[in-house]
Amino acid sequence: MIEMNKYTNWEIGEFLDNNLISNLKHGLIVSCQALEQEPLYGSEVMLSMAMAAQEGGAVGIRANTPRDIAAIKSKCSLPVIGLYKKHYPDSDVYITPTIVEVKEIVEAGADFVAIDATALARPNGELLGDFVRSLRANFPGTLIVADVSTFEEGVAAMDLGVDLVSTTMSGYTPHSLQQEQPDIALVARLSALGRTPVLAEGRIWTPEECVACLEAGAHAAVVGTAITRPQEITKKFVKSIHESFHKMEV
Ligand SMILES: CC(=O)N[C@H](C=O)[C@@H](O)[C@H](O)[C@H](O)COP(=O)(O)O
Repeated sequence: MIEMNKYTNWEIGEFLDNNLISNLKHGLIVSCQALEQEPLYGSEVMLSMAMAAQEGGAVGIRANTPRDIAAIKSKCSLPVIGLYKKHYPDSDVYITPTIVEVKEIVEAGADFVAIDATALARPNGELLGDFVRSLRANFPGTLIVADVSTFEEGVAAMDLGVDLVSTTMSGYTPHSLQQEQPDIALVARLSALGRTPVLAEGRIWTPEECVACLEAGAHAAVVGTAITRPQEITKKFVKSIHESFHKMEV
């Protein structure tokens, strides 16, 4: 039995002793998120999305806000990676920035908590290491997913003893690689360390890209927009039509 509050560097085999983590192996995690300004905003809709993902064979759900997480946990039996997007005036960190948001999503039933683990300055000048230590001390049963944007941030998060590292923020910090495709090179480099399991996340649009991420060593892949943001999916179709068909008409 692993002590989940142990602040240490586990080898990858030890991480996989944890069922919540090993059950995600080579699976698809569906991110079900809609912000207030989006057409699908609302916890009931997000619960429906999660149920659809479960029916389709997903191994986990990623969800934002205590309300959505609680709604999903009330009916969906998949483990939930919870986060809480909040903006503070003194920081660009917005994915579960402080322990205040952690508490709310843990109380809502999140199995994992996703936190920004980039090098960006945190609210109230808090250091990432202190935040992780406080999370471990206050919520010993909660697994930590570190959302990073670069290789160095991934290694730093591993050194802090987080449970999973996700490439979520690649392309969303000014100092990370900006590209339209998923950052498979980052997935490969972090996975090759053979340390903390890595989630491939961000701009995965096709099943082929998903498989490529797993082949690159990802423990699991997280897909959001391509499955749960129909306005963005629609835009892709419309753009394709415009670029090829309508151009020919001119
Ligand atoms: C950068 C950021 O804020 N990412 C958020 C993290 O929770 C979500 O908005 C993304 O939808 C999620 O990461 C999944 O990625 P994609 O939607 O590209 O498949």
